[in-house]
Amino acid sequence: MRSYTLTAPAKINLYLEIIGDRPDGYHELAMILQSIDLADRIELHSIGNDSIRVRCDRPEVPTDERNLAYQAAELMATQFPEAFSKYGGVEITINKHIPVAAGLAGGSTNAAAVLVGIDLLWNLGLTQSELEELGANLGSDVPFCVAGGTVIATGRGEQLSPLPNLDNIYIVLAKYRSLEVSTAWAYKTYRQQFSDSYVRDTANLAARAAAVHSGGIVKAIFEKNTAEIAQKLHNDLERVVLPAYPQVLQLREVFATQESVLGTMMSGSGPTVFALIESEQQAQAVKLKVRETIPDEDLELFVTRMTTHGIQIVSSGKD
Ligand SMILES: C[C@@](CO)(OP(=O)(O)O)[C@H](O)COP(=O)(O)OP(=O)(O)OC[C@H]1O[C@@H](n2ccc(N)nc2=O)[C@H](O)[C@@H]1O
Ligand SMILES: Nc1ncnc2c1ncn2[C@@H]1O[C@H](COP(=O)(O)OP(=O)(O)O)[C@@H](O)[C@H]1O
Repeated sequence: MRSYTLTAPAKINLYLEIIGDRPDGYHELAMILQSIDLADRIELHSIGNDSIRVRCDRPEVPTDERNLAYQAAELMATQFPEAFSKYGGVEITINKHIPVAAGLAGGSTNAAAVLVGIDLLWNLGLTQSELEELGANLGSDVPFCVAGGTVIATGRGEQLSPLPNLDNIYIVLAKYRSLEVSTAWAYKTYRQQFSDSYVRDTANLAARAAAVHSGGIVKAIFEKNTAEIAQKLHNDLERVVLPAYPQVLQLREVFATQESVLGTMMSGSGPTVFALIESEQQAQAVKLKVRETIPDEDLELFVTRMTTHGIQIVSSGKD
């Protein structure tokens, strides 16, 4: 039986603008997504029957069909029934390092790893864009998780254009373990409160998304100007999440008062807050300082950095 081990990195949102409503009920977005060096480890084993099994070292993560990794395997089995019956089922073991329900795309990146891994396990030879297209059926952030790096994402998040890779910027992540924000709630509340400012006609939607391509943060990314990137961070969902979750607002404020923090923002629908910092040493010092200021054991802090890659294969085997 064959096996693959892969790493599945988390993401942060350097930019998230909600442009309008879509006929499919989702929101039209303009985002800049960035892979970070905090990753789950996914093992895939062919098993000699037709079942899909998921195991995870975090009890709060469901291992049945609610798991995005399970859904990814099921999608591959439906799309490629001949390969499924030839190679048999898969057992997926997830080693979680990415905080769950954090705005860091933990589930989406696990699903992306399963797509990439099953493509290898079943010798399908799919291209990256075919894998991204499959991923879009599972969640808006899955195509990006297949691609990785630094990317502009438009549409509902699935239309990707690559940007020059960033990798030497350090990040401190802060998240309260017990705090979860529902992505659906965040978008729904935004719609209720701010839909007056939505762009209504399709031509303008596209024009607005195109404007982001030439906007300030993209220019700063092309110039690799870290201080300017940090100044131009933006996330519309903060407008609904910060007032509803004072702890998230407090993290933003504590980061903002640290001298070496170049910029701070909530990632995605939260509740993780990140800070961009020039060096690892400064990032470790910021982590210590935040811990001192908020000595709450419920608060998780990580030092990580931007990374240029998406899903990576660590090893393969035959048993
Ligand atoms: C907010 C973001 C920012 O990167 O990330 P997370 O905070 O989840 O990591 C994404 O837009 C989330 O992507 P993802 O988590 O894959 O979302 P999906 O499963 O597709 O959708 C979850 C729910 O969010 C809402 N949704 C999502 C994407 C979008 N463009 N418009 C929406 O309105 C819908 O209500 C949908 O039911
Ligand atoms: N493989 C997975 N890893 C983590 N969470 C998962 C997974 N599959 C499904 N979920 C569920 O998805 C929800 C969102 O988790 P996650 O993907 O980590 O967050 P986010 O979308 O905010 O980045 C959680 O409530 C969790 O139960």
